[in-house]
Amino acid sequence: MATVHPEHDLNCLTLEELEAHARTMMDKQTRDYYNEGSDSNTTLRENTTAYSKYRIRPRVLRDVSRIDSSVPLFGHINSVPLGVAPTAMQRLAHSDGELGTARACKKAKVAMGLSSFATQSLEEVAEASEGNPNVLQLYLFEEREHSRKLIQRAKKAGFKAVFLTVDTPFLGRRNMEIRNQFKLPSHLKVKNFAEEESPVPPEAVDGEGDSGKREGMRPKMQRKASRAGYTEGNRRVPPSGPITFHSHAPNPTLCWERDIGWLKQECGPEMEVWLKGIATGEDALLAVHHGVDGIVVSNHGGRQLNGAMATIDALPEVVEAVQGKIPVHVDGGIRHGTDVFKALALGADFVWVGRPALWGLAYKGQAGVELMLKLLTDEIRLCMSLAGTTSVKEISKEYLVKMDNSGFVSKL
Ligand SMILES: Cc1cc2nc3c(=O)[nH]c(=O)nc-3n(C[C@H](O)[C@H](O)[C@H](O)COP(=O)(O)O)c2cc1C
Ligand SMILES: CCCCC(=O)C(=O)O
Repeated sequence: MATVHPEHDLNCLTLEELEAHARTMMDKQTRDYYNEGSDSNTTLRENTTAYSKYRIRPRVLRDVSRIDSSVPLFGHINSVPLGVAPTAMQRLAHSDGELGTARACKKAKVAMGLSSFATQSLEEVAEASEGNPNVLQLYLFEEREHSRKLIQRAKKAGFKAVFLTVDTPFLGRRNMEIRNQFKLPSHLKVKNFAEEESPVPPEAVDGEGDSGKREGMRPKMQRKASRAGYTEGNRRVPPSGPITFHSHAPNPTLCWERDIGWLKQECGPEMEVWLKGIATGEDALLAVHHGVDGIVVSNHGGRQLNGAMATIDALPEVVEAVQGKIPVHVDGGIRHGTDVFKALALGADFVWVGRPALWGLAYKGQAGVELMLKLLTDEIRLCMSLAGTTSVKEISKEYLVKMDNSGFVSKL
């Protein structure tokens, strides 16, 4: 007799299957925007494949009948050491959008990062989260006033932290997005800035078209972009007009000395300040020096500097530099519970997944994100028990070996 597993979606038992379903449900523009990396996509691919260099050393006979996979985060208990990373414009995937993600995270007791460029407002998301801890991802704009207002709103809505994205002085080269002439459909809005839109000269109104600070643009695009933060001769022209991710998110002026202190002051004691997009030990040390509350080792899901290290390869030098002074999180390419275990064994305190939540949304809206979180949660807990660990703090590099190209295994 066949065993019945009523709790499973038999059409979707892995994130790989979820990705395949999502592919068939998204229109081409959305699929390409979500799934591509930058340039030739090598960093995008390596973020995932680099995990296979590491293998787990399981320990046995340890009574693993009770597993505690929870970790504290922002004063709450997270059910697993995993959260949903901020990704822009989630209503492109499904009308549930960011509210669907927020409700799924609340149900699963995992933290959610909300992109500044969300299609539902931070207040709406906070309400849907019903006290579940949220993080606001921030692109610090050249026009500070927009950012200041957003920070104040996030504070009022009860966000626990801001993640300042630091890997985007310019947008990475995303060729499919350029070829598709990516445009946010007119029924969707970048909701956090819906009130802020200032009048624009008519020729600058091209929605989310390719009007931004992107290197290697065609001359006509560059002329338009001069209004959007490009340089005219030696003079910088801060972006004006509607706030779109192409025009306002990239900010090449950001720097340690001026901006981190400003941000800490604006966030005050109510919200922690984290940096998202740290990829070296040197910058991790600077982050500690500048007094931030935590860092996320990230290469933006391979969408910024192609050729950068996979995040799991960058993690060890960051962990070593930080020496436990502040928490270190990591994102990029995490698709299995065993990936989460490996990242933790290499010293990460917590991981975030980006695209899998978008695939969940595309598959079944909020229910799809719930499914994605259930698959990963089950995998994390199973991996912990099969490796012989009953709590997250036990996971250490004792449980890992690294294999080189010839298959030689070395302990860490
Ligand atoms: C479609 C898409 C949109 C994203 N939007 C943002 C964003 O608005 N802000 C940000 O800091 N990171 C953004 N990211 C990066 C994610 O926060 C995260 O770093 C990345 O997705 C992790 O890699 P993964 O997708 O392989 O899990 C985006 C990523 C994707 C795929
Ligand atoms: C600066 C771009 C905003 C959205 C984003 O971060 C992404 O598409 O990767």
